[in-house]
Amino acid sequence: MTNQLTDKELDQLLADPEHRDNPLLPALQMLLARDREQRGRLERLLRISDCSYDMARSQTHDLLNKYDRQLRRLEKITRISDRYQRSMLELNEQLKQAALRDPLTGLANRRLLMERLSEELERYRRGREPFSLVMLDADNFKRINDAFGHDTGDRALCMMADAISRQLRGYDLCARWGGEEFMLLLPETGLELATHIVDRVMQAVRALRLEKDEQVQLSISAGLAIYRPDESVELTINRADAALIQAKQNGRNRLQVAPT
Ligand SMILES: Nc1nc2c(ncn2[C@@H]2O[C@H](COP(=O)(O)OP(=O)(O)OP(=O)(O)O)[C@@H](O)[C@H]2O)c(=O)[nH]1
Repeated sequence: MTNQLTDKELDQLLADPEHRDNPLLPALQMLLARDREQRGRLERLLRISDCSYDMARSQTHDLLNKYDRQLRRLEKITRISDRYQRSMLELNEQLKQAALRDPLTGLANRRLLMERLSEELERYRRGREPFSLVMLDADNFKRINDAFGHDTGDRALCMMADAISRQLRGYDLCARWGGEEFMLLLPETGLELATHIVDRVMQAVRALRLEKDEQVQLSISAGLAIYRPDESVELTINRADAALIQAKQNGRNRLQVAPT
């Protein structure tokens, strides 16, 4: 049993005629009234504090929602900007590739070859390892175009580019020098090895078949020059070119080595 009295019980107790003459009655009534007033005040305070707590809570909730929305917006912007940056990088890379590649065959173009040549020259100056340049030119290519059309001629050039590249080592470079001319840069390669590689290349071109049922024999002529100490690369290129002209004059489908 609880020994706490309810308000109603207290009132009944104080109103009981039995206690009417009790000298403490007025003081108790006064205490009770004061207690009730205090409790009323306390309850009002609690209601106010509950109310401001609710307000603060809903404000915090609103702020969190706003913060979430901003965060999501920011994430979206970051994603878009990342995508944009990635596509710019890809575009840049494609442009760089396009600037250094021949669009028909995908081989290096002259510009890339000249860049690699000057790197090779630097390497030569440090290590004195010989390198070789080979000028290649498709034989009687005009006949292919005349007989089968320019598109077939283009296809033949791509097939040759592919066949030549397959015979090279990873660090060699095959570039399209011009129309039906290619240039090979063979780093750290002297005469014997270069001759061997060019033979392989020529054989691979001879093995190509333009159309399944046609007996079109593709071939190339080659001029090989080994870099001479301290000559300009332009001179090495000219020597390879002169050797190529010699190979053509000697009947085509052959390799001519430039005097060292
Ligand atoms: N299809 C095609 N033909 C090309 C391309 N570039 C050059 N040619 C052709 O290659 C032929 C080169 O002819 P020429 O310089 O007379 O040489 P060739 O007929 O190969 O004879 P030789 O070099 O003396 O063996 C020309 O008909 C050009 O039109 C090309 O990108 N595509």
